[in-house]
Amino acid sequence: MASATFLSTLSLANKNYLLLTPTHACAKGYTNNFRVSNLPSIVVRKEGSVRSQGFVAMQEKGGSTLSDDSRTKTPHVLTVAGSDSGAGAGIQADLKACAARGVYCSTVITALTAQNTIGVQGASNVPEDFVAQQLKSVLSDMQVDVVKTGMLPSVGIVKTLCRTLREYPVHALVVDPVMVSTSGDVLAGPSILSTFREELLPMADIITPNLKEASALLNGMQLETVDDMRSAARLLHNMGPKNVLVKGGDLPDSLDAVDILYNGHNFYELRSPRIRTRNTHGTGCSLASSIAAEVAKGYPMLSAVKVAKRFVETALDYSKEIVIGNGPQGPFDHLLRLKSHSQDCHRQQPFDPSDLFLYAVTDSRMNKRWGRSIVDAVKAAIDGGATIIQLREKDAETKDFLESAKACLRICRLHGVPLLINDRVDVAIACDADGVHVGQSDMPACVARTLLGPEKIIGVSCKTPEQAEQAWVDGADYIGCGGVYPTNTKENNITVGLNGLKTVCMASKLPVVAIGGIGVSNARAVMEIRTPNLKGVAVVSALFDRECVQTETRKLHEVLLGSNIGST
Ligand SMILES: Cc1ncc(COP(=O)(O)OP(=O)(O)O)c(N)n1
Ligand SMILES: Cc1ncsc1CCOP(=O)(O)O
Ligand SMILES: [Mg+2]
Repeated sequence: MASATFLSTLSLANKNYLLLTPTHACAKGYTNNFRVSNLPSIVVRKEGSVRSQGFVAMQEKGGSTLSDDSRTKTPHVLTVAGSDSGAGAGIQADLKACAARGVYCSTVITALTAQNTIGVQGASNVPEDFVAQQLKSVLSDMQVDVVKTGMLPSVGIVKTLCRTLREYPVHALVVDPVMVSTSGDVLAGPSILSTFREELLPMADIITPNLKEASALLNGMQLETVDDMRSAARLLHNMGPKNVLVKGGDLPDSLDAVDILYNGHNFYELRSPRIRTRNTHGTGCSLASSIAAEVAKGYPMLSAVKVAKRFVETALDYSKEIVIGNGPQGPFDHLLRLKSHSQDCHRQQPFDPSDLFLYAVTDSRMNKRWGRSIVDAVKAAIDGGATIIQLREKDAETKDFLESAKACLRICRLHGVPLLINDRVDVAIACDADGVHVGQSDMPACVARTLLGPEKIIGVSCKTPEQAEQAWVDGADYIGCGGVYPTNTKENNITVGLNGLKTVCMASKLPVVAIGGIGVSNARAVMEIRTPNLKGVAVVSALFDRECVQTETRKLHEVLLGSNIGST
């Protein structure tokens, strides 16, 4: 990484920039780490283009205006690689890895491959001049931080890439010297090796060969031990890249996955338990892309490699059992979302406001008092007709709460009843509950939404029209309004009464459930305020501070059906 000498500051649109000369910034013809000061930096190149990271200021060739863009810079990786029709490796893996790591990824496609989990059935190179055109389109416009290379199938394409990178320097270059696919098919022939050695490797910030690729680059050197990998890393480093990561995934007789990182000064042995899975297709591409993503975010190389390796391992471990394709090497799941859930444990439906009809909210103290577990309480409420369950376990230890939540979730899924967690977004995530309920002093709903994603149900407690409006803005699905009547269940809770409930309902764009002091004696009166978005009642003590939860729930269900409101 380049160390820059402070030259002077330049004021552009009231912002100070640190000026770097080409000599500081363009070691070997392309720029290195711009993060040398808290000031956003500008690198002035001889040709006249001006680039920065953190802020962007571009001077078009031949033009003279500097346009200051003060928006936060989005980390950006450009992958230059081949397409894999099976989407396990290549461009498709790079896109998924970058998405998972939270950076933008643009793509220059060098070849199309007809490929699946069995092998590569065909390949067709993209013409060199069209690779050049794609490179120019992206690099001239899109403020790429890091270029990552994969399948570079011809000498001409390698040379085109090197030439273009000299013309459009980027912050860092990650080279995955792809030569052979996981299925053993050749993706870049031996004729390319000398161009790799002479042109591409000297430009690289890191190269990430596996044992076969390292051996090919070193004229067939035998690599069988960790010591061999160290020797290979040193020899490859002599070819010019700043860092060499020799991946030992194929090392015989090793229980661990061992990689060696060498930066010219130190060796780092990165060890992790080997993950036994058939779903390893695309690990090399994904690792290199993840390294590129972390470097694009500004992390130093050692941290980038460690984080990337851990990410790939986590995804491989998660994907151990997924089944895609019939061949020996399946793809893995970068976004950790594809694991098949059996029918009965995956919620099928999106949120339906009529689920708020009879909303049962548990209470650990009450259940303890009556000598039943949370799971028994939930089961009884569902048997009595509860249409949604909230676990409100204020006194539970986190570990116990999580275990109970998992058990309750199994029951709820069996009956198609959504299960929400009160307050604890972490517990909801950990057990994959259907959503959360948060109050005004809990985690803001917009933050919960970011953590939980678009499908989960989020409810927010509101006592005023302003809070109801905010809940809608924050992406909540419903609001809970109360206490409608005085209650002993929640201390110091202001009672809003039926009038307060009506005011909030009329202002709310979201469906509403009423809560607080509601039971069989007054549920009908609540529903009779007759605002169309009042969908039901949420109840704690009238269900759970009773001897028989099922009976009480059934009685309330009948009252609500009798009121004939809210159930549609
Ligand atoms: C459906 C429903 N409405 C309101 C509340 C109250 O939530 P909050 O204000 O966060 O208070 P606690 O329940 O956390 O004490 C609720 N739980 N459910
Ligand atoms: C959690 C909560 N939020 C407002 S009132 C209340 C308590 C409701 O309990 P109960 O149904 O026993 O009155
Ligand atoms: Mg709360």
